[in-house]
Amino acid sequence: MHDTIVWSTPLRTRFRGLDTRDGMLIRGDAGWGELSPFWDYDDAESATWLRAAREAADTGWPAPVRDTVPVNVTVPAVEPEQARAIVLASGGCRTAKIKVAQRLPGGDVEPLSTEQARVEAVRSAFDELLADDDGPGSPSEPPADRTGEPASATARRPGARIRIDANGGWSLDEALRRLPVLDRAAGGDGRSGSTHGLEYVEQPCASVEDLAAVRRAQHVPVAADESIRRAEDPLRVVRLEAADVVVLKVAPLGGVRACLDLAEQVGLPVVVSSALESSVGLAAGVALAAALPDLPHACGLATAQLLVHDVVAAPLLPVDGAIPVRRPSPDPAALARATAPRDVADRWRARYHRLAQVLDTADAVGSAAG
Ligand SMILES: O=C(O)CCC(=O)C1=CC=C[C@@H](O)[C@@H]1C(=O)O
Ligand SMILES: [Mg+2]
Repeated sequence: MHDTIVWSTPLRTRFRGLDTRDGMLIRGDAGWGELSPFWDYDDAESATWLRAAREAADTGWPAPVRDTVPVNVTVPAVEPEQARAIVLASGGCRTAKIKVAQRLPGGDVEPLSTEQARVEAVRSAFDELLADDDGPGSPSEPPADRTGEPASATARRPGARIRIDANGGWSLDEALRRLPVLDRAAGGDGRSGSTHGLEYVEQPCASVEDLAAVRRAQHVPVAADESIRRAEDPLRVVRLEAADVVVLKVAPLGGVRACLDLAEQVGLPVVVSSALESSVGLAAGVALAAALPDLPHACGLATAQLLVHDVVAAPLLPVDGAIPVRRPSPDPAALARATAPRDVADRWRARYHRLAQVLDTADAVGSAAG
């Protein structure tokens, strides 16, 4: 039986339809792990998150091969002024990931003009930041496109990068109509400035077939996220040649070692991204990014910036656009600010016991099958 602590915090900006985030920390012989599947995930899907938390608590992680991890600033679906402010206050990030394809209250996807204004605001923030700056925190290597060459001429120059994430929210037609406009808004087609078109689009459409079609029909590289972490068969993305980049998240994929294995099987460039955890959970993502043999792109691990409270004294935040590789422990004063209301704590304890049962049963069946 592990020691456990439940935490809860408001978010600075609404993200993924959430205004608060909560989760459970579990302690074992190797340190603290985090269990924080979103509440809309059922027990079968959430049990994998417990596997990752147990790896952290009971085993620890493979040794790092680097001591900092370049990261993107995450820009939620906010108004342009706020998008700009988030980039300016990002701790030196020179890559931004912007959420697009948000659902409006009526259920429609936000208009292209709204997405375009958000991208332009981020680009103008980078223009301002990079006016006399040669881009600390840029990934050390330019991203490769599908020919193995840098993705665009701009990737060879120091500068800023803009990627967008649609969370599968566009139809194929919408993706093909919107991408050229958003690529231009990000400085595509050789317009002057600090950014030069989209670095990639993450999960433009829901299905793997549509990702492959987007990739065939236009030049912006495609990254697969949900098609990896929520798929029965993540390798379909590779078989269908549906992505240029894969996004790996430690918790939904069952741990750092599981992700390292998957990265090897996939054989595509990897971006490690968070699941909006506290800094205890983020440390697992940082450990994965630190252990990957190649890390050609900035990672999506700067999301402690989205939390009002964290559970550690010094959250895993970027400095000069990179997060130092370390593993912070929960801190009593920080935990006092991130205390969960009693009903939330009770729900997490009940969920933890259910997930432990699901996982133990699955492991027993697995070992009986040999
Ligand atoms: O990649 C990032 O910049 C931050 C992490 C991030 O975007 C996400 C975290 C948690 C849930 C996801 O909906 C979302 C994503 O889709 O990548
Ligand atoms: Mg994503």
